[in-house]
Amino acid sequence: MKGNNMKIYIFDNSEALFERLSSFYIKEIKSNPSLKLGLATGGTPVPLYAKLVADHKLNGTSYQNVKTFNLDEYIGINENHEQSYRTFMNSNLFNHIDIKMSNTNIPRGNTKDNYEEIRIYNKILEENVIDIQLLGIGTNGHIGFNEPDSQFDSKTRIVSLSKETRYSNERFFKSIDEVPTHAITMGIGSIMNAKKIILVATGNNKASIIKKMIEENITKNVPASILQTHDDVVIYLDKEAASLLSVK
Ligand SMILES: N[C@@H]1[C@@H](O)[C@H](O)[C@@H](COP(=O)(O)O)O[C@@H]1O
Repeated sequence: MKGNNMKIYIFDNSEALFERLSSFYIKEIKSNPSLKLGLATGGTPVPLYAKLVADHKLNGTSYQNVKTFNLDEYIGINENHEQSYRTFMNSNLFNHIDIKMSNTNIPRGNTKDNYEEIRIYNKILEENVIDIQLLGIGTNGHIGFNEPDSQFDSKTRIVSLSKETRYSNERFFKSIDEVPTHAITMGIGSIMNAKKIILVATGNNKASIIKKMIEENITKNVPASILQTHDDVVIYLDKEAASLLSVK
């Protein structure tokens, strides 16, 4: 089996998965109050953020000195658009905890000069080593918005979104025509710089790409397959997402 470096946790259901994952995050934040967190959007991490918010309200776990770095943002929509990743992060997490907004970093997709924004985000990532990078995975194996064929040493850049990605994200918009065609994304090289990487996948529709990522060859066709070479990767799966793996 490939993926020898990967630790793989399989849970009976997503509730158990997010209970364990949120406990892990809460423990890490308490033991290092200046933690640098790489964060992700998409449907998958929503229950994690909800549990972190609930814990903050109940137990006061503090994010005063935590810094966050998001993977990506759509190009061409305003920060306050209801489907921007800035809006997503504010409404799912940042608005409900005591983090300083100035400590939250998300590339901006609506500046006048995208190349300047790329330069700024790459500089931020050069100056900050991410302690724990959270990832979801696209059904085509993308991480962040690094679509198939992305270079494994890529940095922040503007990418075109594949048809598959745009159709998969159509559920968040009124129609396919409203789904942006481009995004700004942290590159795979920067993702791989994180000290620890946690990838989460839930549901049957992720089963086939999870098998490819873990058990098949490393290939640019499956960007997430490069995670096989990182020395601290933990994969959290529910039973459905793990259902095609040969080792249970
Ligand atoms: N750019 C994001 C990714 O960071 C995310 O991991 C992926 C899966 O999304 P979901 O969790 O909704 O399946 O697609 C989005 O397009």
